Amino acid sequence: MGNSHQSRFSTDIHIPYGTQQASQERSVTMPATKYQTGDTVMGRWPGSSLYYEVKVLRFDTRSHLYTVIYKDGTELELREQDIKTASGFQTRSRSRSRSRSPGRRRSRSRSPARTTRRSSSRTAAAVAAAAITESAPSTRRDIKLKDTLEVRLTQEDTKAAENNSNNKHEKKEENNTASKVNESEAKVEAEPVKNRYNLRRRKDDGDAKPAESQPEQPEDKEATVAAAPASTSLDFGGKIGAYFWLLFLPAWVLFVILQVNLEDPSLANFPPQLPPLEAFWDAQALGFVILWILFQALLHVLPVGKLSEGMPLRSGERLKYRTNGLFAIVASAAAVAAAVYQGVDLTYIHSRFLQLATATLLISVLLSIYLYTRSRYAPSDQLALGGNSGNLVYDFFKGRELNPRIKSFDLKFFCEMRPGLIGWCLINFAMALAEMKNQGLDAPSYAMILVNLFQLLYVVDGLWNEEAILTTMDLMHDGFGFMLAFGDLVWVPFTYTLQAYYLVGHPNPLSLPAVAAIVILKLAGFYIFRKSNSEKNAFRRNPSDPKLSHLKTIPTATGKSLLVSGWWGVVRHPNYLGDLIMALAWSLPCGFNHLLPWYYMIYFIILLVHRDSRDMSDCRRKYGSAWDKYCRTVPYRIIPRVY
Ligand SMILES: NC(=O)C1=CN([C@@H]2O[C@H](COP(=O)(O)OP(=O)(O)OC[C@H]3O[C@@H](n4cnc5c(N)ncnc54)[C@H](OP(=O)(O)O)[C@@H]3O)[C@@H](O)[C@H]2O)C=CC1
Ligand SMILES: CC(C)CCC[C@@H](C)[C@H]1CC=C2C3=C(CC[C@@]21C)[C@@]1(C)CC[C@H](O)C(C)(C)[C@@H]1CC3
Repeated sequence: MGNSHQSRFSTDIHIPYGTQQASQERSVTMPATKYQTGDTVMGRWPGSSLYYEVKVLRFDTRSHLYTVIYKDGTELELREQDIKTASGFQTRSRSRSRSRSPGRRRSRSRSPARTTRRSSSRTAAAVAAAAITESAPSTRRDIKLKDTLEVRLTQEDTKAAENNSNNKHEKKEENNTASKVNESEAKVEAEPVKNRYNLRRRKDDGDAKPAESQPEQPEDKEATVAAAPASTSLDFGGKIGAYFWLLFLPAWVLFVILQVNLEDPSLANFPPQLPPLEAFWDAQALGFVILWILFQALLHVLPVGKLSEGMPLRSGERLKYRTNGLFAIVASAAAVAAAVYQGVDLTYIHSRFLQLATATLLISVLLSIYLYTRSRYAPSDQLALGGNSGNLVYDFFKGRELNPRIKSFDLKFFCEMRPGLIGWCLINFAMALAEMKNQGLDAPSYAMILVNLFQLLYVVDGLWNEEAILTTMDLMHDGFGFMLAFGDLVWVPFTYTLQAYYLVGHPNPLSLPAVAAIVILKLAGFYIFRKSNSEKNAFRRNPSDPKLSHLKTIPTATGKSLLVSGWWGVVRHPNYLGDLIMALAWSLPCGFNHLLPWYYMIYFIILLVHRDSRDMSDCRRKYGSAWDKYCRTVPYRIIPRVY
């Protein structure tokens, strides 16, 4: 048992050889410290108030962290205050029921600080190590570990739990249905402590999934770039893939823009005739792009709207984000309306599309260079797990720093949610004007109206629910490098607008029944997309949300749980399903004469299938057997009974 848990756990935790060595070198001799190598003490389990028996392996004089080993073999780095001598503890209960009966899992105490944990599929340490309780003076309060053990919290713990999770446990108690076993998040929330833990992979570990040898959690804050965790499992085709994507993606954008301009943009006309090089460049276009980005940045920093908290980082810290996206798009619409009123001809965007795209590409490359350069100086605990392979090209592409910020200005959040996303709507609107101008219409065609409204709804919804982006893969896990900088600034506004661009030169009259059918499809997709995203976001933000109390969950080793009913019990990515249905509704108005307006649909299937598999590996690494269990319970990824 210990072994299987050990490997499950270790998948999350990897330390490159060099770093291990450095760490060992730094700690050969044990200075005058409170605990000595070989001491058996009680170590707090990350994100919880539970203490387990651990052995001290070494002390790092630089980080002042003790490396300890739990009984199941998990190694962690703990601060001195998270270690206690065994004498202050007493075992309250070591018996663990093997029964999976929900009734037996139910905890009985009514204490607000009480929490529960499922006895099976528990963390490596939770299972293998004996859970011990600390006997302490009167201020301590009982906490019950689901029919297994009972732990007493220190005064400090109790305060944290009260401050942070208030009545959550109580609520949970009331809602504790047969399937409800998701208490552990509350414990995580109960501990907003900075920089406390540093998970490490066991050196001799066999990996549950050797093909995906895993990135490690970062070293201490003072660690230099050289000591940063190395990414060994590379996606996007690895290093060679990175070269390919760096060249292919910009070329593809320019290619489709050239194609959509053709009267017959069919694959038969490949390759398109290349215009002279100077046709790509227009300094004025660059000026407009810079103005647009600065304008969006200004709107973003205005003290309007909510300050939302991101998900806890590995350090425990939660960053703040100004989520005023809705304000930004309304203000942008007002500014554009004022400009049009002043006589600005927005069809310029259509006629200078190629030049605008080239200028934005240049900006995204410069931004990526800046991001890569600054990431070299970033503390290693601020690097993403995955963009730190040591290969310049790969890391430049994938992005190294997780949340690059200039003061409180978060570059990744800003780029993902503002200039490109709002620019997408501006471009679509300009295309509607261009269509009217080119085709001599008094009003845009039905097809153009549908494409405009559908995509506007998508963007406005994204901005309305801006906080939800903080629980997506990009914000939580991906580094900010060329892929996202280019994706956000160039790819989104210049390829997601192709349907509208296509309709400017390729009219596709629609009957009213066709319009109605497409609208219904779009609304169905939107409903699935919104409901599922909101469900996950609400759950991640407050696992004890009474509105979610009917949902079944699976606890995981990290303290987070996984939803296994509701939308997330239908397929593993219900939000992708809704998004794909919407994508279909965006392409249908353009008809079937050419493949080009279907480009988004095709690209999106590839993107989401790849994202799903990336996410699967990440989640498997994070959640181990709990994830496997989720996959068994919810066997389909995106389309029920199909995929
Ligand atoms: N239009 C476009 O170009 C694109 C749109 N999108 C859309 O953006 C949205 C966000 O997508 P994306 O970030 O890829 O992925 P998700 O929003 O689906 O986020 C995936 C994360 O959700 C958590 N999770 C997974 N399963 C569960 C579960 N059962 N219970 C609770 N949490 C779970 C995991 O994170 P953890 O457990 O760490 O919290 C996982 O890493 C989607 O709607 C997608 O369609 C995405 C890409 C491109
Ligand atoms: C260049 C590469 C081939 C691909 C780059 C991918 C990016 C373009 C996308 C990755 C995730 C995205 C999301 C949105 C836009 C596209 C990118 C940046 C999103 C902001 C669109 C609006 C939605 O409502 C959303 C859910 C907020 C989306 C989040 C993910």
